[in-house]
Amino acid sequence: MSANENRVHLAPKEITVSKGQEEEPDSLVKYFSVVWCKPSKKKHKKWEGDAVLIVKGKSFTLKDLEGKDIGRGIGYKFKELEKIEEGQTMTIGGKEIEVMGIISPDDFNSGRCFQLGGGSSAALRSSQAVKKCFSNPFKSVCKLSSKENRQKSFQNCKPRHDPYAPNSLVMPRPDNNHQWMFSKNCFPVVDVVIDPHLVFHLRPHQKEGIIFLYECVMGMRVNGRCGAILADEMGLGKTLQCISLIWTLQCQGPYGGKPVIKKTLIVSPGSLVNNWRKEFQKWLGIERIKIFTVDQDHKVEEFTKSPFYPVLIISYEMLLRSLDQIKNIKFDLLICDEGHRLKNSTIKTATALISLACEKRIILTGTPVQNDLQEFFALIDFVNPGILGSLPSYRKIYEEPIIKSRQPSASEEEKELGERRAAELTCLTGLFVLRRTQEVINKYLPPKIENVVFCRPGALQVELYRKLLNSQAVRFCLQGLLENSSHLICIGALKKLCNHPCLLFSSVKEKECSSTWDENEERNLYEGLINVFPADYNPLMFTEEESGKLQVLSKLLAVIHELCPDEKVVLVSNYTQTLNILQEVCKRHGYAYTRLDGQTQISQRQQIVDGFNSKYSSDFIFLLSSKAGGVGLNLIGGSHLILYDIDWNPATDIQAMSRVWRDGQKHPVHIYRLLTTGTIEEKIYQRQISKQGLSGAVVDLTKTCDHIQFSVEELKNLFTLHESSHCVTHDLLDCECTGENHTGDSLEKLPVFRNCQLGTHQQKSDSLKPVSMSQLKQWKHFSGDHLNLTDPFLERIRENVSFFFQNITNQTTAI
Ligand SMILES: Nc1ncnc2c1ncn2[C@@H]1O[C@H](COP(=O)(O)OP(=O)(O)OP(=O)(O)O)[C@@H](O)[C@H]1O
Ligand SMILES: [Mg+2]
Repeated sequence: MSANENRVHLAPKEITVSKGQEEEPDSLVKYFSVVWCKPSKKKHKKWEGDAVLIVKGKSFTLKDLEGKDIGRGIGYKFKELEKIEEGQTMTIGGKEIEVMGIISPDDFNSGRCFQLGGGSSAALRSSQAVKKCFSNPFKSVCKLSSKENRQKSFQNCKPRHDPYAPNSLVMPRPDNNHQWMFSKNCFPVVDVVIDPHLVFHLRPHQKEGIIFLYECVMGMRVNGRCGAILADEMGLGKTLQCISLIWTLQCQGPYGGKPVIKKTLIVSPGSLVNNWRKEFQKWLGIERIKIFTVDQDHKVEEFTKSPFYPVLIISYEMLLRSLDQIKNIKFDLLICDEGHRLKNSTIKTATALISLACEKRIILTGTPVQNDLQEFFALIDFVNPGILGSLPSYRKIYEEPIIKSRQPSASEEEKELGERRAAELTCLTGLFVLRRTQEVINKYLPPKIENVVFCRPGALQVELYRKLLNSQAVRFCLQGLLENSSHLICIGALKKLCNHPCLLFSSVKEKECSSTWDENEERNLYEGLINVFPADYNPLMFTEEESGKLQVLSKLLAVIHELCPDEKVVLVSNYTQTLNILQEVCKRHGYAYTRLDGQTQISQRQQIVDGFNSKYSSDFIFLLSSKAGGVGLNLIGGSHLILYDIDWNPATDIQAMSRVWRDGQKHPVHIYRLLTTGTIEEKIYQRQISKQGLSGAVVDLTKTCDHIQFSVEELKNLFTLHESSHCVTHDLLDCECTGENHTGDSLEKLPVFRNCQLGTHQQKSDSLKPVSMSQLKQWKHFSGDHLNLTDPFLERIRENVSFFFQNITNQTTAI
């Protein structure tokens, strides 16, 4: 089975705003692996099992792993079924599901996707079973038992690199206890020294990180435990730290200099498999270490047969398919990149990985891990099985008291108990969890100029917006009269309108032709809307003037192109249809572009990224769907990043922004976040930067708008258009300025707090968090009318902009 075949085959990308093109050919069938449970409002879903979701046109079938139908439905909105992607949760056929991955038609037809004997067996997994595989970490590779062999080795017991050379990076020596436990053959202790070739490039935090990882996997931090979680923020070079560790353990060891590991398994999202290979090459060249990446032409069998490859890199999807072969290989080190996906131990991927008998396990993640106590348990238990006891006892001992102590109604006693338990938990897990924030790397990066740009809506947008707000659907929502999720339809329509009225036009037209139109609540929302559009309106002939943001975008691209002809732009939207419009704008203006979205073949992704990053590339624009595949990408070829739309989840936007401002970036980075003034986009932004948005749960990329509960009061606010304000967000800041180039409050910079379930003692500044309201007040801000900035980019777009916020990081090296 090839990686290519694992993709959903969809129609070629074109502008899909016209009615005809929106329709799904009936013959197209898509398959997804999912987990399901009964619908509940609980934050922590207790998934009841794995299943296969089959989507055909507007209908679906849900099958359990024994192939039995456990749900069916027909007459679904094609749009909803069309955009299903990994990580999405939804309620269909009376079951709540989370999509875990895409299944190829071949895997479905062959029945392979039903294998693995039901992923939910993980729920029954006992930590004890895994514990059994604990053993002397050296047993597999230090088997020298005979006297002669030992003596021979003693003579060669010299460090591989000079530990006394200037700038050498030497790993801590094992203490007596460790020697007693692990050096049964009484080998002499030899210094383990990181290859100077690597040390030359390492940043100070990376050196510390390598020592940390070394101590963890050697069982020097927690007796007999060899797991670690490296949760450094995005872009800190977790890959290089791991490569340094692998290369070191591959060639060296503290006892007699014997290598500690022979084979390493790296599991990563499909889009990053080739990035890993490239990073190995970048830091170690092609000679030192041979890397095997699994793809359609390179199967696991080949790796098994060849003695030359110490490292196997495979995607999570491919791992599931090749699990039987992988299980037969003895791996000494397991690295799970973007490993927060293992936070749910009952899903198939986690079950598969847990079943591997490798005790040196590292999870890499850019997402803070402590925000959710149950997910935290799953990650900790994965790297160091059983260290927190069983799940029920963990719940009783840690989770319940900690959560209770955070309730407003908690008694003093409960508060104290909760805090003590949280401290204990932090102390225990802190030994093998490391997180550093982006601040450690800022000084190596060029300046970052971040702009929040409030764009005036176009006349047609305003008229349509008013009409939508006056619709029966919105009024019913505000009276709490409609179905549970109908507010989401209203929100969706308003967001589309903000991006471009033609998107709304297409939805209305599509609904008119739909057979289920009569029963559809969208009917109430769209009633009379079409009359607001000009009679001969053609969505394919959309104009830039019809959308405030598009007008700003178009001018922004023109000025970047003119003033920085060597620089490139990453243009981000969360919606494929919006990307289609942006792509059309590129075409109209003759800008060379490339595009990566959920439909891009995994095997092509790295090629597209490399092409864009290359200095020889003629691409001016990288069109990126941030939700589908933005995670972990390095897009340092671009130095301007424009977020065309805003997501409820600040983590999605922050993920996207981190793609360009990272190590290797040569130019000052300009970030533009476009918001339509006075509309729902401002409200979403306010939510991101207010307390609600800052709560732990939303830093998780898998959380979507569907997870948010809105009160009627909140909906009222959401469904209000502020036509006379330059910037509602500024109005809310209690700022005394009137928008005339305010340089921000002179207060000392407030610390950014991470709202972490483990309590306040853990809180450090965390740049993964969005700015807060009070921080925003400190940003330079000014209305479009008062602009007297030297910023040539903003100068050019001011005509369509009602307000700006701007913040510059690393100004010392400023432009
Ligand atoms: N010491 C260094 N010197 C120069 N470049 C570096 C260094 N360390 C890492 N890099 C580069 O920085 C970029 C980001 O590194 P990497 O992809 O490992 O980040 P990450 O921590 O995995 O981030 P994410 O969480 O987004 O995946 C890469 O292009 C990498 O080659
Ligand atoms: Mg990474």
